[in-house]
Order: sequence, then structure tokens, then C-alpha cells
Amino acid sequence: MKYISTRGHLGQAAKPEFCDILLGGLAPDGGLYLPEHYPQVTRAELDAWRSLSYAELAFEILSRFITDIPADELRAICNKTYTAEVYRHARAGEKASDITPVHWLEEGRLGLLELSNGPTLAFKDMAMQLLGNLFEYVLEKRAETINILGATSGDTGSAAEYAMRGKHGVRVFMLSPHGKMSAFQRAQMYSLQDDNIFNIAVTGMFDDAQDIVKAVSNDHAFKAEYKIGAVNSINWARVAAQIVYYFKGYFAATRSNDEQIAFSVPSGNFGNICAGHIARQMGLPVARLILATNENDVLDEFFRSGVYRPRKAAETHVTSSPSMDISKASNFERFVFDLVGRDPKKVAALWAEVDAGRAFDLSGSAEFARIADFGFVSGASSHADRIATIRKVYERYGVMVDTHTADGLKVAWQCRDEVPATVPILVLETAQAVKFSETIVEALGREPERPAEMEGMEKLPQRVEVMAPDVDLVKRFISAHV
Ligand SMILES: Cc1ncc(COP(=O)(O)O)c(C=O)c1O
Ligand SMILES: N[C@@H](CCOP(=O)(O)O)C(=O)O
Repeated sequence: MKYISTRGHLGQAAKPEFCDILLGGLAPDGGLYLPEHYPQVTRAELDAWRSLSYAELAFEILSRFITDIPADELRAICNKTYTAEVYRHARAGEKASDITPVHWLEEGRLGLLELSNGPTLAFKDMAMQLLGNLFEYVLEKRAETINILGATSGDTGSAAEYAMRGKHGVRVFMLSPHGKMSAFQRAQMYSLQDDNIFNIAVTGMFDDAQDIVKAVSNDHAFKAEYKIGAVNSINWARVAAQIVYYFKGYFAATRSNDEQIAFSVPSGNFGNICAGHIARQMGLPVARLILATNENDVLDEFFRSGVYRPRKAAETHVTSSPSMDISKASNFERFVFDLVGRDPKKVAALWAEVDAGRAFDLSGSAEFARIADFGFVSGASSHADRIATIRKVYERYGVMVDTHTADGLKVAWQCRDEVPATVPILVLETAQAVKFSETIVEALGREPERPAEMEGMEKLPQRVEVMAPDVDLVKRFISAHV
């Protein structure tokens, strides 16, 4: 499989393959990598995949996108990644070997697709554990090293650090918004004492941190000199790995491939739901993709109006689903590329507006007139909605959900009438409640349970550098530590 950029100017004679783009982030023209085409899944393949284990399914799907790693080696990487030992935090009574079990709230109609059973208790582990193993494989083959620069609003950071800690030839520099994440999220990252992990808390929002990552990635000389790599979902490998659980969730929630499904996805950077969009483009029978935001409702606004208006830091709310406090969604560019008929010139023109701090408006366009073909519906959730949803789900079903999953549930209920009554709706459980215990206590008056090895984590010594959100300061920090 060859890869192209959403902005169309790779400036290379040959289009890159997967291993060429794995270690980098943005394409050289500032766009995002996507496969030249989406592989189409036949009915026979769907039938054959229905009974596969998670690791086997991951291999089948990823091998459509990764054609430059020999099949037996890619299979071994998938087998090593998706094990019951790694994804061991399944709910009581569920099999960890299912990796992403479905927990029905209303049998056959409304369920949770559990994606947060990995080491850091958030869905980021689903892709990040694979990335850790892919990085190790490619770096060893090419005798290279890498310095990862990432941005996190709470979960990507810890998932990346747990996946990369102690890995030979890999350093992680992770930017987080100072004071904006939950106490658990901070402790999970900042208490790591590994020599190859560097936490930097920037005195701004997640979007400031993400802008710095993009600015460094666009400085080609610095990127080459310091071997800068990416683990955010600007990295195509993250999105590719996330496609797998949409297929797995479909097989778990339906009995035959004649059925349809809907997914409700708590969204911020548009990485998770972008994988759902691609699964649908590949032929997975997805009736609806329900996009749920928190108070930072930039994406909901777009799907309702056709106007994409990224907010400035001062307009971005600090909420109780902090990992979705995002006002400029990286992967949205991948979706818009498909929406405008994969025309890189149109994308480049639209993102020239975004990069200049302006909005774009597709409302009157022929492209937006076709938006219904993509199956999206959307809604937003507030703190009050979150608290009410956490209570309702606990009282009615005896299940404790985290604040982000609560946003997904709230919007799923709101959009329920847009999904035919025979179609199951899976809400993606993107994190475990314990990561946001302040809000759980507010809603339920009790602390969530936590894995024994995470007891007392918040009391451990923390190692973090606090810094103004300034590209040069971050570059200086990196050059001083490699
Ligand atoms: C717990 C949780 N839920 C939802 C999201 C939003 O996902 P995405 O940014 O892929 O839209 C994030 C962060 O990405 C998250 O950490
Ligand atoms: N919510 C994320 C933000 C970064 O998203 P990514 O999917 O692009 O890595 C987080 O928790 O860090």
C-alpha cells in the first residue's frame, strides 16, 4: 500500500509505504498521510473474519495497510501485542482474552465496547501498544533511533509512555496542559522515573501543545537532525490500529453480516471516529457514526452547520471530560479530504484558513450537501449531562462509566431515534472511571475501584518540567536531552 498526503505535495518521486511514514508525524507538506485508497472488504472476508481472535483480526486488517512488513513478522507483532496479559483490566465476569468485550446495558440494543482494558486504562492503549512494538521492529531493522514528541490532554501521554518506557533507541518528550488533567492522569505520567521519558507541562491548553508538535514537525531540518517522531493520531499507524476494534465490535454485537451497527464515539481530536469512518469506507455495515463532544463542541457544530470554527485557547473550556478539551481536531483534515472528493488542493485551501486562525464554511457547498452519505450524526454533552448520565447508568444498570464514555452515552440516547430500532448501538468506552474519580465522587458519592498496582499512585514523587507554550523552548529542551 502506498501513502499520499491530504495536501498533495509530497515532493518525492515515489510514494512512501507504511514503514517510511511510521516514524514521522505530518507529511512534509504539513498534511496528513492516508492510504492511496481504502481496501475494500468483501462479504467472503467479513464471513471469514467473524470468528477470529482480536490478534488474528488485527493482522487481517492491518496487512491491507501494511504491505512492506513480511506477513509472518506482522502476524507475530499482532500476536505479541493483543494478549490477555496486556489487556487484563476487563470488567468482572468478562474474558480479558476478548481484548475488547461488549458489555450490554440493554441486550442487543445498547452496549459499551470496552476499549480501556489496557495498561493505562484508556482506549489509547489499543493502538499505542502496537505502535511500541512496530517502532521497535522498524528501528531495529533500520538501525535507527527516535525522539518522540507528543501532545496529550491526558491519555495519549500515559499510553505512549507505558508503551515506550525502557524501549531501546526511543525517547519520549510529552507535552501536556499544565494543571488541566485529572490528578490520576497527572500521576500516571509524571510519576514515571524512566530515563527515556520526559514530561513537559505547558502553561496553556492541549491545542497549544498540539500546535507545538506540528510546528516542530514542520521544521524539516530540526526534525531530521533530532529524529523527531510522532505518536499522536496525526501518525497514520494510530488510526490504522483503531480500525480493528470497529470490526471486532461489529462481530461481537451482531449475529450475521447482513446486520448493521451504530457506534457512538466520544470525540476530541477526531482520531477515534476517523477510524470508524474508514472502517465504514472499507465496507463495514455501519448505519450511523454518532459523534459526541463535550462543551468544546467544534465538531458537533460542523456536522450540524457545515462551519468548522476552531476556537482560541480563551474560548476552550476546561471540563470534567478533560481529554476531549480540544478545539482544533487534527484528524478532521483526513475526513474532510474524503468529503471533498479526495481533492488535495481543496484541503490545502481550507487548512490555509485554519492555520491562519480562521474558520471555513462548507454549508452551501455541493460537498456538504453529500454529508449524509457519510452516516454521521452528532451532539454535545455538558457537565450536568455527564453527572446525570453517570448516575443513571450506575442506578439503572449497576455500571460505573467514566466522564468521556458518559458523553458518548448521553449523545447516543439523544440520537437514538436516528438509528433503526433493530440496529445495535455500541458506545465506545474510552476510559475507566478511576481516571476521573473527582467527578465520579461528585456524581455517585463513592470512589471508583482501582487496580491494586495503581493504589497510592498520586502520592509518588513526580518528575515534570513546567514551560511556557513556546516552540523554541521545547526545541531547546529536546536538544539538551538527546
Ligand atoms: C478518554 C478519551 N475519550 C475520548 C477522547 C477523544 O478521542 P479523539 O481525540 O480520538 O477524538 C480522548 C482523547 O483523545 C480520550 O482520552
Ligand atoms: N485526548 C488525547 C489528545 C491527543 O489525541 P491523539 O489521539 O491525537 O493522540 C489525549 O488524551 O491525550
